[in-house]
Amino acid sequence: MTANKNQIVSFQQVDKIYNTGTVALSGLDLSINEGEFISFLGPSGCGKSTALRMVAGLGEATRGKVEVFGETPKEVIKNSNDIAFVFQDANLLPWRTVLDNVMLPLELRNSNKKSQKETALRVLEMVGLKDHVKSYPRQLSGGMRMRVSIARALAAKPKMLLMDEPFAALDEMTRQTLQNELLEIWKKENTTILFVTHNVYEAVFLSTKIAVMSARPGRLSSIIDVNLPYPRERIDNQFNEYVDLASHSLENSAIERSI
Ligand SMILES: Nc1ncnc2c1ncn2[C@@H]1O[C@H](COP(=O)(O)OP(=O)(O)OP(=O)(O)O)[C@@H](O)[C@H]1O
Repeated sequence: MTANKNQIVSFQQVDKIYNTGTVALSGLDLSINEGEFISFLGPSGCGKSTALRMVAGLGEATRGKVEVFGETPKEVIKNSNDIAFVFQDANLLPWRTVLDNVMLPLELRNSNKKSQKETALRVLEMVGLKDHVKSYPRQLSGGMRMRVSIARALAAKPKMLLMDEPFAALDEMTRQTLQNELLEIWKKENTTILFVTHNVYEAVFLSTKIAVMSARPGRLSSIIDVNLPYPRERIDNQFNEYVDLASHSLENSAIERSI
């Protein structure tokens, strides 16, 4: 694969076979450019999380290669704060306040206490939680807990944010609010986002590019460039055309697998 100047992630003919024998990914070839918002869209079990986890150095390719910023993901994680991960479950420490949860990764990195607090307050303000810094996770709604989790990921100023179905457990209204907020953060922080979802509408609303994956063994079925300006209208003809395109792509990938 020819290296592109702005390319920051590449999957090069990646197979992933777990030791149970499950083939989670087969021949995945994909490159991701700086500043992109790319969604991995596909049916359950097609290897979306496996692909995302590999970018974070959590699991290695059985064959082929994954590179991040031209290095192995493990090297990147070891040497920098360039990658942050947000999971479906907010994963907060119940005995720490909102502020202390967000400060945790900064404490682990030994920066000084005053600047840790300033940074944590800045990102909490960005996610609309500056009035809740002293609350504990149990006092927050699911949407607020997810905001804390996003703030914690942003605190170390990562170049890349990996998000594995972060809004899947939220109600539709909260999900839409957080989608809008995430797009604002993406623009403001100039970051690259890799986002896993089952939801076609979510993928079209958020992404510059959608990687549609087919069911096991997971492979790339198609790439859709979403050429719609931001902010996007959820109910408009062009939006619906992309929803149809992504839906058909998903259906076709399922049909291909069953033939
Ligand atoms: N640690 C593991 N050991 C063995 N098999 C695994 C492991 N992790 C995932 N798998 C299997 O690999 C396949 C792909 O899983 P993965 O979680 O990557 O898919 P996914 O597309 O993210 O699914 P979902 O949308 O349901 O979260 C599945 O069949 C899963 O059961």
